[in-house]
Amino acid sequence: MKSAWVAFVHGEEPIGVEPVILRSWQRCLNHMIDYERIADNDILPARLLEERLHLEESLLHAARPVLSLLFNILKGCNHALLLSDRDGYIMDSRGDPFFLTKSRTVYLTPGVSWRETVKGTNAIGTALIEKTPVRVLGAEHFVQENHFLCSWAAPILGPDAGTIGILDISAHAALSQARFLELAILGARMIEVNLRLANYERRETTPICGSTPYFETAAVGSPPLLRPLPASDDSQLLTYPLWVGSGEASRRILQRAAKVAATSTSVLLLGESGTGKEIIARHIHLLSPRRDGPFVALNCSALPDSLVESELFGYAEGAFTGAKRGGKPGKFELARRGTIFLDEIGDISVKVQLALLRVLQDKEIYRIGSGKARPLDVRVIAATHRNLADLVHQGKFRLDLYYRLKVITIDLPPLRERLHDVFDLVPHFMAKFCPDGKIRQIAPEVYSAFLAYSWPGNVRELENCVESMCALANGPCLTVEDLPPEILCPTTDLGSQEIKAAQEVEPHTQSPLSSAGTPPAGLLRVQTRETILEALSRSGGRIAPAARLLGIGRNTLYRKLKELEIKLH
Ligand SMILES: Nc1ncnc2c1ncn2[C@@H]1O[C@H](COP(=O)(O)OP(=O)(O)OP(=O)(O)O)[C@@H](O)[C@H]1O
Repeated sequence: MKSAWVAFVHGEEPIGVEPVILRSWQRCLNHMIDYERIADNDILPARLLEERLHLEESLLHAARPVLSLLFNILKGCNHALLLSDRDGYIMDSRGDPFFLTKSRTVYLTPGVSWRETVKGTNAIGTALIEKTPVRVLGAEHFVQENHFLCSWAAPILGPDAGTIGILDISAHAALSQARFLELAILGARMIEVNLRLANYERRETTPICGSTPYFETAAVGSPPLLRPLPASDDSQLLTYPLWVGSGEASRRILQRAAKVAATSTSVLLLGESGTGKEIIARHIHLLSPRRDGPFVALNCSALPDSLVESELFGYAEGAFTGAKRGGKPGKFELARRGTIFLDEIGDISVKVQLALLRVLQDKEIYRIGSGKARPLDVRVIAATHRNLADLVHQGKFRLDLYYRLKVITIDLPPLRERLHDVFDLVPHFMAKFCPDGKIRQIAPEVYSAFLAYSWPGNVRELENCVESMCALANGPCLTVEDLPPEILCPTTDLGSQEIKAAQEVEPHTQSPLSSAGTPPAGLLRVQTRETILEALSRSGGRIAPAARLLGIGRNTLYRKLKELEIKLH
């Protein structure tokens, strides 16, 4: 990178530079920033800094517990944690004394602005301009005196989606840690959650009631963010919750759902129980041209086979003993001009599969016992938690129906693979289950436990968990004491594999303990040892629960115990 930087400042073509960095270097050239050192830092006089701190009190209030949490996690990593306001002025800084001293030489200190026009390419200033998380490593800094730094920064978004601050982790360039960016993003999200909770508290926002959705995910294509639902007279919008979640996986799901909605094709939703398949089905319906028609759902596994057929297709008068006079329309007819959602489609019998295939192929419905064809005017969305391809392989599901249903599939990953969404879902459910706003805060350790848990029941389990915590909480803050025992201290090994898998998919969910590729030294070693001992004491010396609390796999924990010479009694 150094050679690319040298080439660029000497007017030559740099090679191998990230586009985001190159754009920033170009801006620095345009602003005629001296690439060797900053002669004129923008330093606020004490009085003005005080005024700004006062102005940003709510941001600081929301950020402090998060900074403390991150500080504890990063202790010993020779780092600084910085919070800047929307103008790039550093408002708070904390970190390891050695690194803080070093960073003072380039004014990485409170009251100094790190906006790009003053300091050149740097994580805070560049994240402010690019409005996205940014990593700036060593010689990627435009100004040479900053080349000893590695920085990772994430914008903190306010309720109107504007950037209201930046959370930055800086460290010595020798220590390049890929997952610090993930940590900065998570920290920023936690601050946003705290700000939202503080908003509830102040009652500045619309009251929350029952199942009324308070948040919705932003329109497809806009950044990872939540905003209050606009007032709507659409009664369907008000009767069930919309998709909440702004992580990368959620963004992809919503994007795909939006594309699919514009077509009339069948859709197959795949995902474990509780991942939100029905919510997405409703979402597609509401975005589709059929939104004014009905949304009719049928859980195919909840009914005996004989009833599924009559539920789906209806029956004619006299079709069987006990049939109603005048017959009865089936779900397909009831869903006319709308959408039919067939949940647990993998559970229907081969006989019903054949009938369904005919309906989809011929686009006509025959009520049981009737020869009269009725035109099909329905969009079909099917869902299953089963592996349909396997069922086809075993001869339990028709291949032709499988192909007809899976024209477009949407995969809903389990919650443990999209833990970002926990930061959106928890406040959403708190608002739902504590509409009077009496419970307003969540201890950071609760989030740590949530992130370390495998959520076999997915969002449904998280929803139930928050509901029970809200019901049993003793004060205005949800704490680890309110956690159900299976989350605080899981007693079985169930899920440890899943956590491992989740960590592989989303490295940010790994505890820093698992990130150290080499045996930690000095302070980090002491800190790591203490953290592990604490986890073991909380788990009563049991390995699997301790590993889960730490967010690492059991094998990693065994390795750490050996490395750190911790003996189990
Ligand atoms: N992204 C989400 N945002 C808000 N609530 C959600 C989300 N995903 C799931 N839920 C909630 O979790 C519960 C389960 O969701 P849903 O019924 O859609 O899941 P499912 O995958 O269809 O489950 P199953 O396969 O067991 O029927 C519901 O109460 C729903 O409101």
